[in-house]
Amino acid sequence: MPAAATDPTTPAPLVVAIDGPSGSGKSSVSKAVARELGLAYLDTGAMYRAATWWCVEQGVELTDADAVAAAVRVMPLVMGVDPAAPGVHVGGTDVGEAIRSTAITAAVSAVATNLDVRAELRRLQREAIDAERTGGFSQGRGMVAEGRDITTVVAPDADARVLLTASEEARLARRALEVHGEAGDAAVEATRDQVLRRDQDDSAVSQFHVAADGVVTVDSSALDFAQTVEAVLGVVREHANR
Ligand SMILES: Nc1ncnc2c1ncn2[C@@H]1O[C@H](COP(=O)(O)OP(=O)(O)OP(=O)(O)O)[C@@H](O)[C@H]1O
Ligand SMILES: Nc1ccn([C@H]2C[C@H](O)[C@@H](COP(=O)(O)O)O2)c(=O)n1
Repeated sequence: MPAAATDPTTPAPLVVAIDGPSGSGKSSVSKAVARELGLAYLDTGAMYRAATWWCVEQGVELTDADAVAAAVRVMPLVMGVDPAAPGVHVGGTDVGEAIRSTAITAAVSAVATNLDVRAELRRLQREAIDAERTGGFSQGRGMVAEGRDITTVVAPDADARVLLTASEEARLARRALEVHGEAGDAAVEATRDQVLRRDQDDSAVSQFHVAADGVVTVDSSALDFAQTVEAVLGVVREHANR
């Protein structure tokens, strides 16, 4: 029997992996890239944030590694993957705003450095990527997934892999502007824990400051948002012929 014919006009699914430190622009740039390419979008940081929210909600002590891992294994998490409106729901509750609170931001590294939690979320992340290779929101066009270990651990086989970086100064100023509406000295100082301390804690389990082999670094320190999106699209075009 002849092999089933594949439609030559249908492009193969495209998976784009983007990692980087806090405030480098991963979420905003990844969403724009996904929209431009008609792909689904997965914010894996939001999954770690949702896990933290869930544990707090369940009264689980975050220092109890086994209890945290057990709670995360039964977390009823639903991740939206539409880059125009990527919602996050846990047990039917919309937690999109709650997971960005200062309290969750300050606590999330304790959950993200739990290796059993990482194994469970990695499984869910690979499932989400695979679903977009064959159907899902993108109807098989593929996905942009972003976080700290997507290029190296979750999807080292992605078609294009980018490490999005920016200087500490640029990252602190961006976060200060976002959270406090200005980037003066006091606002920058107030964001230091959210950006630099968190990166230091998260570095214990993931390498996101230096590009692994085959991963292309895009340094956005001197680029505006539109230029950064264009630079990432350039990497995708070059590495995945899109
Ligand atoms: N190239 C850029 N130039 C200026 N501002 C930018 C640029 N890229 C992103 N931003 C802004 O910087 C802020 C942080 O971006 P974003 O939330 O996407 O970073 P992130 O890497 O996902 O951070 P985190 O990991 O902490 O969630 C946002 O306000 C975003 O609009
Ligand atoms: N693949 C990932 C994604 C995120 N994390 C950790 C690191 C952060 O502290 C936290 C929240 O991420 P953010 O929303 O700030 O991007 O989750 C990780 O360890 N691995």
